Amino acid sequence: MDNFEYRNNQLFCEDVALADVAKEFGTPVYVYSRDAIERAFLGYSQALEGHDALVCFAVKANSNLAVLNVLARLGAGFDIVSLGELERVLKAGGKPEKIVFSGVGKQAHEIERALKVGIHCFNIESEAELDRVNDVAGQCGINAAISFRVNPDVDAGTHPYISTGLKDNKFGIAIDEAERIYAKAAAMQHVDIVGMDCHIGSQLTEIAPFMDAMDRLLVLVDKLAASGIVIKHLDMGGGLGVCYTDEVPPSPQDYISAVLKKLEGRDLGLIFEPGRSIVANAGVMLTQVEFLKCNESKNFAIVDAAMNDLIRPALYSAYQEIIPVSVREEGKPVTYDLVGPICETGDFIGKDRALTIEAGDLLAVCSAGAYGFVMSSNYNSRGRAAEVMVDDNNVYEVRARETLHDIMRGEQTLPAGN
Ligand SMILES: Cc1ncc(COP(=O)(O)O)c(C=O)c1O
Ligand SMILES: N[C@@H](CCCC[NH3+])C(=O)O
Repeated sequence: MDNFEYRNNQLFCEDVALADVAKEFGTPVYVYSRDAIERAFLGYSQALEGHDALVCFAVKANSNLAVLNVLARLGAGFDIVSLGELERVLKAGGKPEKIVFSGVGKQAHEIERALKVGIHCFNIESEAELDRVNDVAGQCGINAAISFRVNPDVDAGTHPYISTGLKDNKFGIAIDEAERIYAKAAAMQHVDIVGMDCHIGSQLTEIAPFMDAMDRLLVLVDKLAASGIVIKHLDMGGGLGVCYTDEVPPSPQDYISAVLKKLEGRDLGLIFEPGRSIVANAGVMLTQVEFLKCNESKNFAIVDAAMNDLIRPALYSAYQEIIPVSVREEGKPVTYDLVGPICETGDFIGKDRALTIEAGDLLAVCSAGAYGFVMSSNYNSRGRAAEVMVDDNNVYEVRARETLHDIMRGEQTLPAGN
């Protein structure tokens, strides 16, 4: 975790005591460190200095407007997958010409808006999508800059749900089909080929799968060049992992220097789409223990955050550290399952955690800055948590907690008649 540390048994984010944050904003609450986000981004951008490169933050990892704004101020580009993400980036001050548009199901109205604001390029994921982009571009009278997401069929060595570069994943076009589809695009009137893209999975802890993917893509780049199709940039996607418990992923610097080494002697621009590695360890989620409930076989700590607030443990059996906000020096640790108030057996935040806690205590769920709040929902008609940002000595609410009023808004009244 970056910028979160204990002082006198109290957990701090920079100079702000997290117990004070919980008091002021309530729980559950997501807390982000501006400085940690900035440093993680600069890890990428500084390693790429002097190269024709764009670091496009994957908005799906954290779409809070303040987070996007902090990154936009540093010159970040953005990787989006929906019209909603596009509008959020623009609202946060992101530059349209630094946006790449990924995703397997782009709709015509989304493509139209992206063309009109002038994004950097579309990462196209199928032949049918190529046809759609070409049609919409023709109707708008604006040529679309395109790149194809090529599926290199490499094993990213990560959780099956977050592995995306294998033959049987829904993403991208098969590498064997790529030459034919590039040739088709080259003959189309309303698209301009600019790049080649891949994204092989998320939470990768080794450089080797990235290098395998790159080798396969570079062979394709050369074949295309021989047939007169020039690729200007290679987009390596996101996927660099972070430390949740004891993983030791490569640093962005090491990863980028390996990529640059492979590109030596080539005139090829680069794009990266990191999400998790920019924000995961820049955030925690605070939750309060409501009750301790012990039966013959298990001890449960029932907390006020649930799977609707943080779904990663329930969805992927993901492990995130859970630590006390104020350390109790007396008392023996007890092993608890930390569960939420939702009516599902799968509603847990952590299992078998040894903690010295009492009802009313505050806990911090670590590494929650990525795929945390963004994957939250209103399941069980629960309002979503607040989000705050720590900036030196100051704490700002960057998204208010959803109230009962928010949850009821937009509801239809009962159907007419009996
Ligand atoms: C196309 C694309 N780019 C970038 C990312 C961001 O990945 P990560 O958060 O692992 O860096 C994803 C998500 O896995 C993705 O699907
Ligand atoms: N949401 C996932 C990662 C998926 C990445 C998006 N392609 C997670 O929490 O780990």
